[in-house]
Amino acid sequence: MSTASSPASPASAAHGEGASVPATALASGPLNGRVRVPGDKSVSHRALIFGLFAEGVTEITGLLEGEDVLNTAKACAALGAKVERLGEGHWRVTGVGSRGLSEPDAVLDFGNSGTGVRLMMGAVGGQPVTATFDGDASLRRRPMRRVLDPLREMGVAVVAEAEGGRLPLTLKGSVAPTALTYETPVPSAQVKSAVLLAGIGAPGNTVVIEREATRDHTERMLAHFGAHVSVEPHGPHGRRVTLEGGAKLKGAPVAVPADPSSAAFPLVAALLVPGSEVILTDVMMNAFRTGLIATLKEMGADIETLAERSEGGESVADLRVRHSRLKGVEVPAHRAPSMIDEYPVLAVAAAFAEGETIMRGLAELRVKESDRLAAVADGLAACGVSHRIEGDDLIVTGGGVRGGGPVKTHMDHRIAMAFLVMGLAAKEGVSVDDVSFIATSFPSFLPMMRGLGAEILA
Ligand SMILES: O=C(O)C1=C[C@@H](OP(=O)(O)O)[C@@H](O)[C@H](O)C1
Ligand SMILES: C=C(OP(=O)(O)O)C(=O)O
Repeated sequence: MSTASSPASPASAAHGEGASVPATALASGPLNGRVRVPGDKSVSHRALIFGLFAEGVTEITGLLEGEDVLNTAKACAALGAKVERLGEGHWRVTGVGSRGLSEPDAVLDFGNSGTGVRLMMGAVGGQPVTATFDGDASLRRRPMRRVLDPLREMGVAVVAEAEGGRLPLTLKGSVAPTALTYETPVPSAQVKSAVLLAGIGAPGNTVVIEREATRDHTERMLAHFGAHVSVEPHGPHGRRVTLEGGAKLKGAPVAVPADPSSAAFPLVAALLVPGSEVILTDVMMNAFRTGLIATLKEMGADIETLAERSEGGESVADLRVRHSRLKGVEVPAHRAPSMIDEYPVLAVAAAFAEGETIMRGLAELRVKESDRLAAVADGLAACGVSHRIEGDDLIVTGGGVRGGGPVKTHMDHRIAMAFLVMGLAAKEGVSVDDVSFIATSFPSFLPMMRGLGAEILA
């Protein structure tokens, strides 16, 4: 990979797994300012991977330069793309075309990133190459069978795998992948995307059926790069996606909007800290990503949508957020895919709300960078917040939050950021044991929060 400045090393190596960086967020005065959080992580991974597969040049602006995405960039380079960093967030990928992947000569290390590794397993699975995939201790614990099962049906050979279908594992891609109709057993955009990416090289139609619709960035990007893809509703909350095989992708420009999952942290902080008013610019408002905003508005949040517009094929808006008194609500299970990464920070908002907030259907939180259901519950307990888990539901009883900690973050960026946000509004502040993993998705989190007025000691 040729870069104007050198990218970070893989997350697993960078962290040395044990080099923890503790931090404390103190009860804060009002947060004020106008900020743009970094580019969307889902769109950034996909822009690079589609750039790899496309013929010609894909120019990307606003790319998230977090460790997760940098690891995907390295993998694209190892698979034959020319990947250049032209400036901050400005990258150029010269692709290899649909059948031109090179066999990598080293292990592809995806660090902490489920999206990077699962999407790339699909991409490689549809190509006649063999590659070994690995990641850090957190990623090695996460389930990969959800992707391996459909890929095997498409003709991909799993040459080696760790116990339980986990990383490290080696895949031998299929010379002629079988077109598959697959109903995903779990609501997962990563599984859907892996199957669709493998289906690019298949001769017939690849169909993915979801009972609960998940983020649609892969479908949108397939169309943007010239593939034929159609989407129909399926049942009350689902969708059926059909990709015509044999697509020849053509390089295309991608402008990455600000990540709503990162915006969630300053947004909730502004709601919780008295006197705050913050404007978040260019936030992606894709309907499959806005469950948190809908939920917070039901809780009474003052979130004003300014200047909603379409940019690079996505709806984006500036959001004006003011301190608000929140009340507890019930969040239905079918909303979970549209806010799956936002539950840790929603649980923090719920801790300050009047009454109970009931979050239903959170089984998928157990298989993220950490078991987020357990990590959130333990963090709430460490900060004196009353809560309970009933099956897959989390119920938080709000009130004055004592804070304290130290909260264990378990190699999970979202747990670290959520509890630092809690500390800004809690009586005693909140300490977390490790903020180093925040660099996977939101490397500018600490300076950006400090710029808004937050006091976070690290
Ligand atoms: O496709 C994606 O970009 C993502 C899908 C989600 O994971 P699942 O597919 O496992 O739900 C989400 O948690 C992750 O941060 C990004
Ligand atoms: C779950 C997440 O990411 P990934 O699955 O890509 O590791 C996340 O960013 O919250």
